[in-house]
Amino acid sequence: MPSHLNFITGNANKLREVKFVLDPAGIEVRSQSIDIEEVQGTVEEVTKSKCKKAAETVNGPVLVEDTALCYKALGDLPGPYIKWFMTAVGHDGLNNLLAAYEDKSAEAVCTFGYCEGPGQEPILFQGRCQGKIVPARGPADFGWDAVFEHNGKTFAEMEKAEKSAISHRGMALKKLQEWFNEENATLN
Ligand SMILES: O=c1nc[nH]c2c1ncn2[C@H]1C[C@H](O)[C@@H](COP(=O)(O)OP(=O)(O)OP(=O)(O)O)O1
Ligand SMILES: [Mg+2]
Repeated sequence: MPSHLNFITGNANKLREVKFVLDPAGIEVRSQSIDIEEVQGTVEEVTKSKCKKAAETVNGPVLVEDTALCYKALGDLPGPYIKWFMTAVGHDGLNNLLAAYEDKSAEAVCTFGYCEGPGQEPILFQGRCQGKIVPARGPADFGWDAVFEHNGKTFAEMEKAEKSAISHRGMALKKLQEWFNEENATLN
């Protein structure tokens, strides 16, 4: 039964979005910026492995999150490898990857993993958001936000609250919040 969450992430933008939703809900988010090694596999496998390694590293309960960007035309790739694609080819490259295809649709997938400690099995909370890949619009300060369009706006063109209400991360955080509140309700 967690009284707070220790979110292990090397990404300050993720942390900001998570705190934006959970702070007002009364869920305390502490954080340690540690880059955990990431394996290859499905989004679920990547998150589980990251979660187990984080729990071993801090020797206690941890929350981790892994984000994937899945292009329909590419059989769901880059998927969990989006970070390396983003770094290597940038916003233009993320568009050019789809030049040979009509279908520009993509799905953003956010998977949180919570683990009580070393040797414990992680619990997963997943959220998905449908969109399409477009030439960059809006501030370029968070990953691929500027090239992912949902309902006519890129994530980068949205206010924090607007993105949270419909995003992959927002959806996953709703599930996490429900679980956290249920877990803690059983304490009383
Ligand atoms: O809402 C988002 N809007 C735009 N871009 C995003 C978003 N969420 C993650 N991203 C980027 C960051 C990284 O380039 C990749 C996910 O990789 P991912 O391993 O999950 O993130 P990370 O390594 O930066 O942080 P962490 O230490 O939590 O693993 O997509
Ligand atoms: Mg990472």
